[in-house]
Amino acid sequence: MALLTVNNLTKNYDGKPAVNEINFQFQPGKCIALIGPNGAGKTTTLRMLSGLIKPSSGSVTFSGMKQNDDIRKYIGYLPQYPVFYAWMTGKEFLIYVGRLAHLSKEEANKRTEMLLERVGLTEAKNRRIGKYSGGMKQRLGIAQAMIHHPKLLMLDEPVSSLDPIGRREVLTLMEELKEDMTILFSTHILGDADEVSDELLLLHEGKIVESGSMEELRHKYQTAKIELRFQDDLVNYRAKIDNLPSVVTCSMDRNTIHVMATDILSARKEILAAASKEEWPLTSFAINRASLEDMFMKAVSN
Ligand SMILES: Nc1ncnc2c1ncn2[C@@H]1O[C@H](COP(=O)(O)OP(=O)(O)OP(=O)(O)O)[C@@H](O)[C@H]1O
Repeated sequence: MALLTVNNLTKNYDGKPAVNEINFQFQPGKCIALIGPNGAGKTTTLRMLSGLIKPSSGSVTFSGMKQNDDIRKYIGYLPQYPVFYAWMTGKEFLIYVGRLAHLSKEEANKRTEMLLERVGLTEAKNRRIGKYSGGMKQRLGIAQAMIHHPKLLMLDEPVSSLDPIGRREVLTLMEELKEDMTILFSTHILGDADEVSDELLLLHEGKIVESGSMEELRHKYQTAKIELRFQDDLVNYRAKIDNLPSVVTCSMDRNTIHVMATDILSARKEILAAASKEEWPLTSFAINRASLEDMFMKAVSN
């Protein structure tokens, strides 16, 4: 049975939908990544699920949830920009949060020690939070979200503001936690989703444009792509390639143009014909397997 079921969930701001009739459900024990570019509606979705904002329409149901139950009982939430009292120690902060969650003094103490251990902060527990690194603060934030034994842990962009060391700390912790927790986290970094999640929900302009297990999606989008390198003037060649009939998407990074096509062989023919006719200064031409990023580009361009 699904742990969480979301039905036609919508949030309008000033008459415009930030999240537009989304539907999904997931099973307990999974780690799900909510992926989307900036402004796709990830934070709005998580805030509705956690009960922080009211949907304009639609519903969120937890398995075992009774009528008029407060959904916050079931969910632990780490916001994108968590706020801590810098003058408190990590331990004091967790006890404080535990008391706010109605734990007895004894329970709050016990749970705090357990969670400090779980997120690897036992040694730093008596240090002021103001002295913690970014990664330590996020780990404390995750402990805070778990204080009341939630069934689902929701993390909004848990690693996007961290340096590489902090990112590694938090991703490793998520890998460990997903062994015994259901986790839903948002990110716009596909590599992070690829690394820790079992399932993806791809959000674009407030709608879910793709979803499924990593395996299913890899299979579905398993396709080849063409990568081209030029001496210079990439923008000009990108525009030309984009106009070829078989080309579906054409993206560009510093020195490479990535081409996805309905039929890779036709695209190869068209590109090479144009390159030969117009004597393009190509330095490399390769056909490779598409990455998760290419899948994303293809899904949002449909
Ligand atoms: N309180 C608000 N009032 C008006 N518009 C809002 C409000 N909150 C969000 N929006 C708009 O809703 C859309 C979705 O925003 P949201 O923050 O959910 O996206 P996001 O995917 O989390 O983006 P980011 O990665 O930048 O955090 C955006 O266009 C945003 O400007």
